[in-house]
Amino acid sequence: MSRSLKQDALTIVEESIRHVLPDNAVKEKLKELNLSRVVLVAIGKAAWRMAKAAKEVLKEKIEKGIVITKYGHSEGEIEGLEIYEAGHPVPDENTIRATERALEIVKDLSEEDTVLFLISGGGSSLFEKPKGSVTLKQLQNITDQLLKSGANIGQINAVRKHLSEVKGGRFAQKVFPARVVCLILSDVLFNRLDVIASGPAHPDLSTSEDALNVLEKYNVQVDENVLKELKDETPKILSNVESYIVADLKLACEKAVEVAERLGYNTAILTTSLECEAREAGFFVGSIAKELVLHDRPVKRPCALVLGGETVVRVKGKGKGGRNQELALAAALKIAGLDGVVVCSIGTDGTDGPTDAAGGVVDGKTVQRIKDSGFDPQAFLENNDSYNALKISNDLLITGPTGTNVNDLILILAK
Ligand SMILES: Nc1ncnc2c1ncn2[C@@H]1O[C@H](COP(=O)(O)OP(=O)(O)O)[C@@H](O)[C@H]1O
Ligand SMILES: O=C(O)[C@@H](CO)OP(=O)(O)O
Ligand SMILES: [Mg+2]
Repeated sequence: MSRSLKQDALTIVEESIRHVLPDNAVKEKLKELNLSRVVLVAIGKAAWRMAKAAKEVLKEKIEKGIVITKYGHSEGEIEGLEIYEAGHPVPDENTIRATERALEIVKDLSEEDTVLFLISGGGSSLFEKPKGSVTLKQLQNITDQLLKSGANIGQINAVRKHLSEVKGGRFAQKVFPARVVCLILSDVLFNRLDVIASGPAHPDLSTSEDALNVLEKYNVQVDENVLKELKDETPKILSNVESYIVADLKLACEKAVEVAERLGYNTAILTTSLECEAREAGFFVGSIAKELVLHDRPVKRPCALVLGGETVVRVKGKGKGGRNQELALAAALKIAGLDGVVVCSIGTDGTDGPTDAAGGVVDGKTVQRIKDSGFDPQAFLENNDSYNALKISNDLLITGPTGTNVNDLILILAK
């Protein structure tokens, strides 16, 4: 039986995500580094897998450690390590409790000690101690406003770094004179080390002025005490840190091409830095899909075009969704009525927005399936309700937490 485009899209996605699981890369790097007297701190959505891999290599060289990950992302006990789950994408009480514990664990270290810092996306929300007079409630409110504002992660984290005791390099300052070795799974475009998880162990390239400009540009309302705390500048020089990227979006896109070629597709990577409003990206991706079907270009069919990035959504509606689901729904509107084409958009961490979906896989009949159920697909898009639209058309992509997190992967398959 010939495989369907949708099946091929799922195969490409599955093998690409497996390829960027952090386990092997963490093990390889640790065998090279030969660390001892290690205190392990793992934060982010991939923290559990990265810590498990580190424990398998370092064994008793890890004297103590802590893992702080998103609810539902821990896969059980790891000998000698304390496991915490906390709130994401908005920090909660468990974030604060786990971070306090992490700061206790790394207290009073000497220059003989090494903090092995395993960092993955999600760390900004999962690892947090609000600065000075800033309360958790204030931080939750500011995070929620920023996430819905359409600001990109660099802008969001410029603010979060300046409201935190442990971000923007301040964690590395706290553990000095111990050495900090960071292994990082990048979920930020261009692998900006000061942005990933808000750069807890990296000199901050953003300034207080940048943070204040973000609040103004996106009309984020904050209290007087928060404005005051924002004015304290983050560290710009650190002497006790070395960082290594263990996997990123580029690696995932290159693997997607390799798998697609094995399946018999002509391929091209269109970008690994897609950064714009999700629906606009969807319309653009949809227009490329149309060009493939109507004019057999820019690549001869059967073809698989790969895009990587992180779009944004200015959430104005009352619906449910995520940037990948919104991109897929917008693309579906463009390719309605076409045969032989599929668009897939997935968050590689397995969760897209505050939903249980990882993204969506749409085709030329998606719009018709929504209309046949008596609904207007455009209205779902206007209400930021892509989850419910794709649920009706049976085009949701549900994977559960994947154990990795390297931004979003988009495929256009046509034959
Ligand atoms: N109803 C919605 N429709 C589309 N996107 C949404 C919706 N609600 C929230 N979002 C987007 O989801 C983002 C958070 O989703 P998440 O997948 O957790 O991001 P990340 O993977 O970067 O942590 C927010 O930045 C917000 O823009
Ligand atoms: O924690 C963070 O700051 C971001 C980027 O690393 O991750 P996520 O977008 O997954 O919350
Ligand atoms: Mg993100």
